[in-house]
Amino acid sequence: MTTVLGCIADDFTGATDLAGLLARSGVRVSLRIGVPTEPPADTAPFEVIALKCRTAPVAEAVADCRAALDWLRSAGAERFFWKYCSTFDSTPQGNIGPVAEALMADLGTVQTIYCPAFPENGRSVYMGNLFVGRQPLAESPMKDHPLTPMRDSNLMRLLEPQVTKPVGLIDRSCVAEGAKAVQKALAALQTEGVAHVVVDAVANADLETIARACRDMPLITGGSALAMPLPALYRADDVLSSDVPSAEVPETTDKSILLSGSCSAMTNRQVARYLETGAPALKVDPLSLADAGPDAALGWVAEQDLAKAPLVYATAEPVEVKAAQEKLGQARAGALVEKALAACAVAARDAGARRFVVAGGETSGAVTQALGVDRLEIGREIAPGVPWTFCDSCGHRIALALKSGNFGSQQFFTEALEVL
Ligand SMILES: Nc1ncnc2c1ncn2[C@@H]1O[C@H](COP(=O)(O)OP(=O)(O)O)[C@@H](O)[C@H]1O
Ligand SMILES: O=C(O)[C@@H](O)C(=O)COP(=O)(O)O
Repeated sequence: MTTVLGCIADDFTGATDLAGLLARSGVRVSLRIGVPTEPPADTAPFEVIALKCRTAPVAEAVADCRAALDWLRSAGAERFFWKYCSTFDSTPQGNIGPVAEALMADLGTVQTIYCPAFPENGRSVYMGNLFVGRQPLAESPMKDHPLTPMRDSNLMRLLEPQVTKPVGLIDRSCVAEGAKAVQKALAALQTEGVAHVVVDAVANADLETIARACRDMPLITGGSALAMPLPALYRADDVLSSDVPSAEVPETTDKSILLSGSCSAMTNRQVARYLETGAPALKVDPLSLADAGPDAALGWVAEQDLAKAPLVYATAEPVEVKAAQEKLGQARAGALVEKALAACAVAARDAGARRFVVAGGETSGAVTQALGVDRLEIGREIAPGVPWTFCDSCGHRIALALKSGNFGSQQFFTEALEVL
């Protein structure tokens, strides 16, 4: 089937988030891990390519995204969605802006929009400023993110150093006037040469208006929630047939492993709550991993009764993360943890685990790659933006839940196991 919307996500939890919200419409969504090496086959109307390029060097991120764009174009897509984090995770170098500019150049388009709002998860954009719940982004726990600490809340200021062309804003008062007003404002900004337009949204109704106004743009950029209205709009436009069935959910055994490499405030609470249930758990930390490697953790996993859903976690409070980073450097501390948790995932799979719950975007990328997964089907949502997914790993059918650091309720780990 021809692909209607080709999506590129900058991390793996972001990709499952986007795929899960698109799948709410009942339409089939296919998620590929990395750019497929084979030409498109068995394509879905919504194709999502998950990359691990949020914190990659700019040139590498741009090259990966351009390759993803080429593949999606060869699948027949003419509209594209660049998905980044609802907390706009990036550095002054990128990669949100440089990738958007590269995709715009390849598509021959002169304007795109930026809207990371995800109201169901408390992310809203007002006057170009991003809020996490009631806090401005830079005052939220995102200020202490281990890899992309967000120290400004203003999306225009965050984007400007990342791009070469002018940045503008369509604010909430315009969005409240409806899709035609948004289209008019975009056209006016375009005559002024504004290529990058941040758009305010504080509620799903705003996202619906923006999606309606922008549904035929060659490139839309944003958080997952902005894509949610698109399937219904494409159906109404007759671009998408109305009876595309979603994937069937396979059975898996209850042998499980939980792996947490996210250090977000929410994941810290979720780990604490899971520990209170008395489930078996092991904490790993980058300093011990640097000294002794992952053997102790692998030995622990080998001894576990996987029916009890053991948890291996590196999740720590900001002060502990900072101490490890000061000794090892930010990248090495992160890589040691990611590698160890990925090795635990493989060991657990080889010991019979068929359900994997992973917390953290980078962590999910490392685990999924180590499991040798190349394609995910999307199943039931556990929490907004976190669906169960199903795939093959080394000849076994497995279920994977990839949780964004910030998503899910405090009982997320228990809920995930109950939902399946
Ligand atoms: N105790 C720790 N000290 C330093 N870095 C850590 C620690 N625990 C995890 N990390 C690293 O922090 C990063 C967290 O990023 P990620 O997995 O994307 O989580 P999130 O979804 O919360 O952003 C990963 O690279 C992980 O390996
Ligand atoms: O948009 C979001 O918030 C998520 O989909 C996302 O990108 C998750 O990233 P991490 O918080 O790094 O898991």
